Amino acid sequence: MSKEPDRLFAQPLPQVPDFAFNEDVVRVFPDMIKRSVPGYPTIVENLGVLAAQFAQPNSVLYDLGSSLGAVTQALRRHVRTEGCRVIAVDNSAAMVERCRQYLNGQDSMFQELLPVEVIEGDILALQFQPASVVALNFTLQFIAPDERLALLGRIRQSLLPGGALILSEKLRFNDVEEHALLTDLHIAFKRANGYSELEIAQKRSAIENVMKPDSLEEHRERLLAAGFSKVLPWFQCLNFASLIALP
Ligand SMILES: Nc1ncnc2c1ncn2[C@@H]1O[C@H](C[S@+](CC[C@H]([NH3+])C(=O)[O-])CC(=O)[O-])[C@@H](O)[C@H]1O
Ligand SMILES: O=C(O)C(=O)Cc1ccccc1
Repeated sequence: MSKEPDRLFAQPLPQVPDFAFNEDVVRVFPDMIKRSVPGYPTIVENLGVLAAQFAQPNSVLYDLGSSLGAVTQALRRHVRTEGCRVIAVDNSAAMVERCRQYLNGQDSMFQELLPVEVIEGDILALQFQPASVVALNFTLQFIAPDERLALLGRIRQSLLPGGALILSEKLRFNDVEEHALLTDLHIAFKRANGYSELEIAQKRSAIENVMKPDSLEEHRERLLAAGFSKVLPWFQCLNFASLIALP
């Protein structure tokens, strides 16, 4: 994957446009997500380990909002269950193009990787096949809030017994002081990763209209309302968490 450093917000912008997963973002995305999301490498690697425990023979593993395919590749490396295949879906043409290049490269370097199909499309319009693992790794937060319950309901309906949804998200906190403290700690994380105050401020303004995090309580209640039977947080680093939801 590209090693280009993220300097997208380093210069003062007269007006900060809404954040979009366009070609500029795609070019710096691996660097951006690693320096912006505390725990991201740990979550991605362990998603493969978790998926291997839930994968059922002859089923689909979905990576929804797959970006450059980091989660897809973790699934393909860790899951050894008979007849499994991965379907990666993203609605950014620029992401999908780079994702296909990356996964083809991995195919030529490693044997025994699960087969994969990369679809350019909206996960809200997807016809789900019977699935044992569904990964929503930092994707639900970009879906319009009033669409989230229905999407989770469709995912729940597609999940086979023994399968799981793995949902990673940035968290909001209902307690005002808790929210302020964790936001400050996240800013300290970004600063420690080399982002300037200007970069942090401009990125914040770019994402505020397009990315709407929920609280852990909201996630839990909505997952139960969508028909999931159990919700288990398995990872949290500052204001970023990952949950396992069981059918
Ligand atoms: N409706 C939609 N349909 C399909 N894709 C969508 C939609 N809305 C947004 N996306 C896509 O969801 C991805 C979210 S990034 C996921 C990181 C990845 N999972 C990773 O583990 O590296 C999260 C982040 O950048 O914080 C982008 O590629 C969007 O194009
Ligand atoms: O950068 C942030 O503040 C985030 O919340 C995470 C993020 C990471 C990559 C793209 C958009 C948001």
